[in-house]
Amino acid sequence: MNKDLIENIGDNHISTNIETPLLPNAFDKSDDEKIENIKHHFAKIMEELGLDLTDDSLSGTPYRFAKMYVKELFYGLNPKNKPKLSIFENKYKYKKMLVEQNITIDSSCEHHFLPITGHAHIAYIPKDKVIGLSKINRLVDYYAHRPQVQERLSLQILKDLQAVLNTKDVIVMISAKHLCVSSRGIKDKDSFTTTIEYDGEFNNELQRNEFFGIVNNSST
Ligand SMILES: Nc1nc2c(ncn2[C@@H]2O[C@H](COP(=O)(O)OP(=O)(O)OP(=O)(O)O)[C@@H](O)[C@H]2O)c(=O)[nH]1
Ligand SMILES: [Zn+2]
Repeated sequence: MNKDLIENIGDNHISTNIETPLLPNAFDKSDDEKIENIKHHFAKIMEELGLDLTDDSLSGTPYRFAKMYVKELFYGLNPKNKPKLSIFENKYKYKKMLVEQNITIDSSCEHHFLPITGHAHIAYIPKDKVIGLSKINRLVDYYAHRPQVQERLSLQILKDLQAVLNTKDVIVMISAKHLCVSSRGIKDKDSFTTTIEYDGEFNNELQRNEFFGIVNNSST
């Protein structure tokens, strides 16, 4: 464990903040400016590793890397990219659980910047509002495309859905493999991580078990 982590725990710097830690000026620069700066820094990293950037296969890598970070892997850092969530009136008075399952998780671990891949399963019990199904997948994709820890990813999704759906009755389960565990360090190829966050009706074990039953038994 690194020294900063031990010191943070020792100093009781534990808060309930689920926001991704961002600098106040995080979005002062345009995407193009960020790409230009990251390209420059990544070229330096490659050179430090001893790579010859005049090679025709390597010369475009700093730009490719920078564009991938800003526009693809970490597009979810910038609130301007947050998906618009279509919310509809629950005219049909559907009051039972709705489950959106096998949602692809493509994320990156904030400690090593290596992939986290797996699936999310999400359910809610509607009150007066329902959400367009694809918007659940889009919200997951947005929060996943940040440097993340799985616990915070689960909570960010949960809190947003609770807010837009005006209900506490939401459950978010994520099972994912962390390449920082499987491909470096301990190199455990088989283990994966499951997080479960919920509130409202899902505090009831019967309700949770109904959700787990659907997630474990259904396919399309
Ligand atoms: N809680 C949590 N930890 C994570 C997540 N992703 C990666 N980690 C862990 O973050 C920890 C970082 O610990 P350090 O000791 O600073 O890093 P390290 O020396 O690279 O640790 P090893 O992976 O054990 O080699 C590691 O134990 C990772 O497995 C996550 O989503 N949640
Ligand atoms: Zn990691």
